[in-house]
Amino acid sequence: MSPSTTSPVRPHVRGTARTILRILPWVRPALPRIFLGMGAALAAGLVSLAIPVVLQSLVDGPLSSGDGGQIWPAAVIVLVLGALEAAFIAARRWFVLTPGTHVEAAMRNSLYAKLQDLPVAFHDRWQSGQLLSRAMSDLGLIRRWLAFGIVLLVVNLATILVGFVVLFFWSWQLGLVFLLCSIPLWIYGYVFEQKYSVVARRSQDQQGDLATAVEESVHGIRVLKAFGRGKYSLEKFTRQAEDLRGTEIEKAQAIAGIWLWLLLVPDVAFALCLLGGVWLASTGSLTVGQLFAFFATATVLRFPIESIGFLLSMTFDTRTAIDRLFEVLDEPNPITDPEHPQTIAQPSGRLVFEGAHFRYQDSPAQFPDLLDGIDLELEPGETMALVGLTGSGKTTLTALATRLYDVTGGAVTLDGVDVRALSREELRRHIAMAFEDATLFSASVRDNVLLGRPELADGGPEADRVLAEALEIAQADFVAELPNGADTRVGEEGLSLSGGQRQRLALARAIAARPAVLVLDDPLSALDVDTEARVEAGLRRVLATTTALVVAHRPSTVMLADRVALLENGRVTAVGRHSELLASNDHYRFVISSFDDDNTEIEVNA
Ligand SMILES: Nc1ncnc2c1ncn2[C@@H]1O[C@H](COP(=O)(O)OP(=O)(O)OP(=O)(O)O)[C@@H](O)[C@H]1O
Repeated sequence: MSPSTTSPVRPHVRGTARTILRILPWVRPALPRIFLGMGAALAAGLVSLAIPVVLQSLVDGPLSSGDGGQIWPAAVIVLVLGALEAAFIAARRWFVLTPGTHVEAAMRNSLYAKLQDLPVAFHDRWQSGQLLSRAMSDLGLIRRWLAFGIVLLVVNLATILVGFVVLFFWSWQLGLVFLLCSIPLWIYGYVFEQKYSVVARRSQDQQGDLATAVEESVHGIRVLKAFGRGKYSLEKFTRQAEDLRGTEIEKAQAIAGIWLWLLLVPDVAFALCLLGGVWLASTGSLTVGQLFAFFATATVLRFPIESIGFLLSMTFDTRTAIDRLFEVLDEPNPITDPEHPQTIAQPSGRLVFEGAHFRYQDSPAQFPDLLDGIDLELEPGETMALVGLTGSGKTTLTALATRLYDVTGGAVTLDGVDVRALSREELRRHIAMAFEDATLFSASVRDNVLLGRPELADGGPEADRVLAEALEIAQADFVAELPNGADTRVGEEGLSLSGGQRQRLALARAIAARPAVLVLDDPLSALDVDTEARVEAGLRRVLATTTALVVAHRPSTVMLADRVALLENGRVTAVGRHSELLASNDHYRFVISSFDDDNTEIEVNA
């Protein structure tokens, strides 16, 4: 499912309680404190219900008999009860303060781990803002609900229940009036649940869309500015924000609706009970003290009754947040480790595509497979350039080697072992990739380059040696000029570096991983001709001992290779030396002629 507002809202297959129970594994460690918090809140509620009992005895006793001596003990009891109630409320707050944060942190870690584990195909489909809003605002909702929503909901419902029993105890006739008056409330509560859940879901999805819009515009700020599209982007954002505002208003109206009933019902009930109570007191079936206690109890119940609307809406928001979270957590991962992974102790780097097929999930049924039976063998230490027209599937083919995507037919093997038979961790140790779009993390140059060598994370002479060697081969000499050399933090995604600098660091990262197979997806595209020539000279040294599959968009990259494979209509239609293919293959000549301007020179040199 593409989780944007354009997608249909998922029907709520589970009830609210069953949905909420799904977070039990994370909540379990926090349950003792939550229950203690509930206990304290319940005790506070019961104490507040006990105060009218003392008041009744005060009114019917010393106040009507005029025995002033008994007033003080009763006043002290009320004072003690009041203090006790305050202490229980403080205890509730203290108990429930931390469990929500623990649960939120644990769930966020699980979500992050799941996002890391899910394949690239999942991330292709999901907007980043939708994932961001799940990781931040949805989890925040769950924390707040655990901190006081659930506690107050349970306790206030219990207080209301006990309160009704007490009301009946003081006067069953007035209690009955109160109960009958509340019936519309229960009906409205049911209608509210149906309506509110839909709007809450829409609102949370729209928040995700909005987060995506912010993320995209921040990410693409240069393009937007360069093309003067800031105004257009703002208008689009404003429209989305307006949609969200509309939904929030709908939500507020739904809450206002139930709030109206929650305020109206006690008022009407109070008025009817006052009339009935005065009449009952005048006929002598009720003492003034009992009438007083009845109203004191009803007043105690006002807050729990009024709070139910807010607590219910919060509960339904939380249910929606949990639904949204589990849409990610339930996502099956087709690219997993085998149950009993094989290992390759000393990989020689023989990479073979055996009748490999691949099609993207959203590819229309009438289209043939993008990769329609790829047969290609890379011998240990060989450098193979992959050449084809734009969109022919070169990047996709390279992604199959490290299982960023799995073949939909055939196999890819490393040293004769199907890559699916290895653990992903081992596979990605043996095969390293550098992409044209070089992503760097917000960390030091050193950490970025040594990303594939966790054993060197603690530093030391070996780490320094590997780092220096990789930077040297990738011609990343600019690192020495950075304010703190290799310890300089590169900005968010390395934006503070130029495209060519980022590419060289990404290349250094792949080299430092010391893999048996290097997969390079046009890793030199952002370099100027001089730097490219120097990087190529360095790469030749590495490539002499490493198997490499290099996607080439430039003749100079092709020149690095021992052999070239031509990708055409989903198949490798020719494999050979650059000069042989130039001489013998029309399509190869056509592809090469579509390369950059400098190809004529290279052709001549070749
Ligand atoms: N994540 C994806 N989901 C669906 N289709 C995709 C996805 N990635 C690529 N494609 C499609 O697959 C085809 C091959 O894309 P790919 O990037 O592998 O080609 P390429 O040969 O590397 O192109 P280029 O030379 O322009 O980099 C394209 O038609 C592209 O639209």
